[in-house]
Amino acid sequence: MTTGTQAHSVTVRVPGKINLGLSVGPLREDGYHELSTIYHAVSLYDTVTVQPAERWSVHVTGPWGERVPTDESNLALVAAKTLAKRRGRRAKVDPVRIDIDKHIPVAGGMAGGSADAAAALVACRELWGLDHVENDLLELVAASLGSDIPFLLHGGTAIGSGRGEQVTPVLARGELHWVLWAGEGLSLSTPEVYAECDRLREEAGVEVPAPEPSGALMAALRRMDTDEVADALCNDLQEAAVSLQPSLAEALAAGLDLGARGALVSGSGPTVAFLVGSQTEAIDLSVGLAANGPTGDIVRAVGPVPGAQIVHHRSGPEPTRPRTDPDRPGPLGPVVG
Ligand SMILES: C[C@](O)(CO)[C@H](O)COP(=O)(O)OP(=O)(O)OC[C@H]1O[C@@H](n2ccc(N)nc2=O)[C@H](O)[C@@H]1O
Ligand SMILES: Nc1ncnc2c1ncn2[C@@H]1O[C@H](COP(=O)(O)OP(=O)(O)OP(=O)(O)O)[C@@H](O)[C@H]1O
Repeated sequence: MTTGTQAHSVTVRVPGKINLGLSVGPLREDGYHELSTIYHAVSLYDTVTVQPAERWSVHVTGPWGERVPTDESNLALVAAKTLAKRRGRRAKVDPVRIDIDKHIPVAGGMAGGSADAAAALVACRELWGLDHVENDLLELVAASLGSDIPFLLHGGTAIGSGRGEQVTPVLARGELHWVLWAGEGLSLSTPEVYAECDRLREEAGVEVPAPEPSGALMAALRRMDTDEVADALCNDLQEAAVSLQPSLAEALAAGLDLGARGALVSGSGPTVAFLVGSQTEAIDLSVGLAANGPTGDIVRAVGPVPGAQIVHHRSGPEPTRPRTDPDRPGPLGPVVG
């Protein structure tokens, strides 16, 4: 902050993501897979609040709160401490208490932990007045902590390359409507799903080509034609996720039978994303799934939405960055609102 006054608390809202396309290349020597993905941030949000405290801590509430670790492994806490170390010598920072209101499914393939890490970075930069920490450095710190985290700073719809940490926004107009289904008691570990993908490929003896973004999906997004997007949805990890969690096949089929235009496993799963044509179709599908689908949490969402954004300062100074409409995808970096 430029005023020298420190905010007493900063609250950031951060969305979950789905991957509209996920092309997984060969395993690299560093243990990651080269990939090309089209990230899409959707309106299912966690809220992360930071405030100065005597010691570092994290507290989690909300529908998925009980599944989130509150020890040193919490990704929001790891992110805050990493930023504190990278702040530069002159800036003094205090420990923070982090409160997370958790609505993004845990271990669901929607990058919930990554979202909280991105939110903690944006919130702590503001709380500590680290104006000198530019977006580039914030992105570097984000990428060092997880492949999906840089995207959660951007939001919107964007191509991810490298191991997913290199993010380029995609110009897409209009909105897509989604119904998200998180099966009761289901979770998948991301490394295990990648390993299963490798195993299935080896078993099939297929040569793994370099990953590429889907031309059909990019064209469909430019036109924002729901049926075209539905036909172009693709996820190289889906077969592996279904292999580890066979009940996902039933969920995918149930949504399509009940009128979804398209369906895919989100990232490494097991959350399933159903694409529909309107809010009315989303309501119809949610009701149909609740009545006749497999048991799980059902949430309606739209995308694209912006990444981690400051939504509240308590007893803080005037915002230092321009206000923008929080419901529209914004430029890289936090927007004070
Ligand atoms: C499945 C996706 O959500 C799709 O966006 C991401 O690729 C996963 O991203 P993430 O959860 O941020 O993953 P990271 O925390 O960076 O990596 C966790 C583990 O996933 C595997 N991993 C991740 C990213 C990648 N490009 N190749 C991989 O093989 C590796 O085993 C890695 O050790
Ligand atoms: N703040 C957090 N929120 C959720 N999980 C966290 C958090 N911090 C650490 N974790 C741990 O990370 C693991 C993965 O959780 P997460 O919700 O990020 O999975 P995911 O959505 O499948 O990830 P991705 O889509 O990025 O592969 C959880 O099992 C949990 O133990």
